[in-house]
Amino acid sequence: MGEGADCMTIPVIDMQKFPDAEEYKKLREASEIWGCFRLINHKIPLSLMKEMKAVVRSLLDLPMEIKQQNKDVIAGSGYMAPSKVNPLYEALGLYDLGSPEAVHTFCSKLDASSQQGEIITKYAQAVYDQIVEIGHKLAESLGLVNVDFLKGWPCQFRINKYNFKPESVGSSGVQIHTDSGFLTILQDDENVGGLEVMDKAGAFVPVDPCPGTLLVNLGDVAQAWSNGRLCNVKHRVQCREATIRVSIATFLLGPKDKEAVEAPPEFVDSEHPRLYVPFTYEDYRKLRLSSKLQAGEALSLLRTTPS
Ligand SMILES: O=C(O)CCC(=O)C(=O)O
Ligand SMILES: [Fe+2]
Repeated sequence: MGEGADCMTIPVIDMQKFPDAEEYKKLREASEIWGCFRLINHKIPLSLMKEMKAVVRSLLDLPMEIKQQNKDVIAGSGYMAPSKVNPLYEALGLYDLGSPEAVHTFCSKLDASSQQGEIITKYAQAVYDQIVEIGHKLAESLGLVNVDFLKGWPCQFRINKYNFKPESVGSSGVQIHTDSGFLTILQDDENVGGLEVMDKAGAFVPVDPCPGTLLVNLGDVAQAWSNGRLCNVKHRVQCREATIRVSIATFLLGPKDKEAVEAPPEFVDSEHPRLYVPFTYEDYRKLRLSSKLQAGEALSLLRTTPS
């Protein structure tokens, strides 16, 4: 996929161009200005993306009573049925994809075949390696040298299905939000558009399908960890056409257990005082849920000084 492809309105990062200084600069600028970018020449084989998409589609097509066996492991990580707020949307979730037991439980609750389980496991490994690599490159792009900070951070899958009907064209598939964690890799539907990201000026920009590529989003943890340098991109999904849309989101959440999200000393000086009190990812997730602030506003509740 070449850089000039017209499906790319947002920045494009080419994994094969590292360690070029120019690519690091592009990565930093995309992450500061947009908080998202298209990833090309990434490490997930196209055949695996295709196989995973088929598995995901068949799991989301299961009867409701089976999907409901996909229970929460942490708040909001399990099956989400269509709701009042997002009536066209449903999702299954897997926490934590680095745990073979968690993958096994997810598969057995959904009566997945062993072949489907193998595809999920392979995809989980590939997408995990890719997300950690991007996380390291991102830290390097900001001038950090010791970039070992992602070790053991939990990762979550959310597989999304949008039941778009003729009468839903023009309405919302998923309301505006930021992702709560550090980084997200999204395998968006290769045919059906609808995803929109907000630019710096506050305008929604469509992210059109671009087969074979991945989308990377930065979330609230990236904003806090970078002491405000990185942008937690606001995004939503709109229904554009009457057809099923499927996407696969992988979230690298944040430090595990009681470890705090905290800007490293390199990002803090007299001109850039610490913006947020240290917090655990788990507490932040609960705060987002209880405050119902889904578009990054919950971070302002953790400011060191009121903004
Ligand atoms: O379906 C999409 O393209 C976006 C999904 C999303 O934003 C999410 O799962 O957080
Ligand atoms: Fe999202």
